[in-house]
Amino acid sequence: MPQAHGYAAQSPTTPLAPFSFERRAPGQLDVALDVLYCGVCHSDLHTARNEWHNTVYPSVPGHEIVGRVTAVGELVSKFEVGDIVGVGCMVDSCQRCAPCADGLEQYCDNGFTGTYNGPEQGTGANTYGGYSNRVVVRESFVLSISHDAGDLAAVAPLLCAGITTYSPLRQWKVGPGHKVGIVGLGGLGHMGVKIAAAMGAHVVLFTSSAGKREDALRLGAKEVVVSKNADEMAAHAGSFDFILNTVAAPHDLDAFLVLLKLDGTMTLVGAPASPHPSPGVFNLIMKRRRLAGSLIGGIRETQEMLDFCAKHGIVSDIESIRMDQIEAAYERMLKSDVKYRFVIDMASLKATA
Ligand SMILES: NC(=O)c1ccc[n+]([C@@H]2O[C@H](COP(=O)([O-])OP(=O)(O)OC[C@H]3O[C@@H](n4cnc5c(N)ncnc54)[C@H](O)[C@@H]3O)[C@@H](O)[C@H]2O)c1
Ligand SMILES: [Zn+2]
Repeated sequence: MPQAHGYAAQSPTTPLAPFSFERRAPGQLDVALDVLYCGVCHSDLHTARNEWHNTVYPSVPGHEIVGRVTAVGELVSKFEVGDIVGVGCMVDSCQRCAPCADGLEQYCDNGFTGTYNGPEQGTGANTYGGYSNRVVVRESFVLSISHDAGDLAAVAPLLCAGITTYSPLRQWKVGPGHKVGIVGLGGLGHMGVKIAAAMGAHVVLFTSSAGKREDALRLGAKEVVVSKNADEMAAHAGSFDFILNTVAAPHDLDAFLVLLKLDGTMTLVGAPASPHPSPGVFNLIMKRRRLAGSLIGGIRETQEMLDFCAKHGIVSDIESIRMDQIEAAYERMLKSDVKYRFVIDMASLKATA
């Protein structure tokens, strides 16, 4: 079995450290790639530290992967050696259930296989993600990255932060004439601002830190609201068609629900370790408001998002790090000190592992 090298957490409290493991040899339908860049998602941190109480150790996070194909199985038709490709949060699903048939593999009735933390369909085995030098992935879960996609390190975060914001914006048909709120200006939030603006919406960014105002306007927001400022919030009461909430911590949802107009929806994509306080029922029933959730996006829609971003010149605003800087990056992420996505340059792994 071919050896791979990466960084793993061995327990919720041990820092990520060099780890060698085996990857399967590519099967007939598999694509093997060298990881060039891997974005750092807050979900990586939740998982490495077992904040969702489901982590299998050792844990090799990483699901925003851009890589170069090094081998393909004999039945692979879409990719060839040398291609630049992407891998997001999923590496397999049952391909038989109704959601899979609809291209909604993220909602697979039998549970998709995560790029990390498995469980692998059939075997139940753990999977190891993109904080490593190479991955082997079923062809149907590999995305094409076009030549005009832009800086490849900055493309990597599209594979999770991009699709997780694009999918709900599409599902709720955001476009010209819509007033759209994005809550939180982190990795997901900054992609949400860029994508919603490119879709033609009037974008309002909600942030708890006033210092992000200029950045939000530069990224495409038309207005910025400091969510701690009651007067600023009240000025927007009952006015939003749609709000996308990316916040990674429990908070008062009512403060945002009351900003929705009749039939407006707030969709949660942030996945905090503990629940939000339950929202007030009257804030929902008085204007037939909806509170919803959304999980990443299917493979077909992920390809659509990559093509949309290439067409609109959208990539992530990134800060490049070495693999051995990951713990410092996590600590800065917890302090909301990220502009706006850390991306690991995997060339740095050779030097440390
Ligand atoms: N639904 C999905 O499919 C999906 C996909 C990817 C990530 N996520 C989740 O989305 C969340 C955001 O991920 P990210 O990578 O953008 O994280 P991030 O750390 O880059 O951004 C998190 C945002 O939350 C804000 N925030 C954190 N604590 C806060 C608090 N107490 N009050 C107000 N704001 C606060 C930060 O300022 C920042 O804007 C995480 O919980 C992550 O696990 C969900
Ligand atoms: Zn993610």
